[in-house]
Amino acid sequence: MNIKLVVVGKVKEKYFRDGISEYEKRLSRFCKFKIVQVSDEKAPESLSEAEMDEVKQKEGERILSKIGDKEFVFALAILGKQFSSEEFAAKIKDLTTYGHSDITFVIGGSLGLSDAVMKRANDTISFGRFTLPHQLMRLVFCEQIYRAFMINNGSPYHK
Ligand SMILES: C[S@@+](CC[C@H](N)C(=O)[O-])C[C@H]1O[C@@H](n2cnc3c(N)ncnc32)[C@H](O)[C@@H]1O
Repeated sequence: MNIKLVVVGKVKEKYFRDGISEYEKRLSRFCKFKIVQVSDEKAPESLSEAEMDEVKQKEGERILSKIGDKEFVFALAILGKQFSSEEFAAKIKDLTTYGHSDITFVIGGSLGLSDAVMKRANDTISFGRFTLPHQLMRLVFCEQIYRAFMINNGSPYHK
């Protein structure tokens, strides 16, 4: 199975990068896992609504250029669907059972995801109504993907 995480911008802090690398390593025994990074747009505090939409739209075009037609896409969004870890693991299992071997997750930049990306998404995932910084979200979500594989593998890790 191919799991792809499409993300916006670099991870600046080394401690996040180290954590992400650790989960990339752990995931390699379960799937082909890759993180595809697209560049972010400058987004100063003072942007108007229209300028913010433009930033999201540009980043969105870059994100969409990394997604193939056959990929099953989840958008990570605050107002998305909430899953328990077990429900998420079951969802991954179901998708593979029904022939989806390319699963892609998208994490937005500092202003979030464009409407076009949300429209392309086949499903959404929310970690609740808290706003998490996108760099931290990357690490937290890598751990949840790993947890899902461990659950599907019958491992006691998730307790
Ligand atoms: C800093 S947040 C963007 C905040 C932006 N105001 C919004 O509403 O999307 C950056 C990205 O992290 C992800 N993210 C942050 N918090 C999240 C949460 N609670 N659940 C799901 N995804 C989240 C989303 O992909 C979001 O686009």
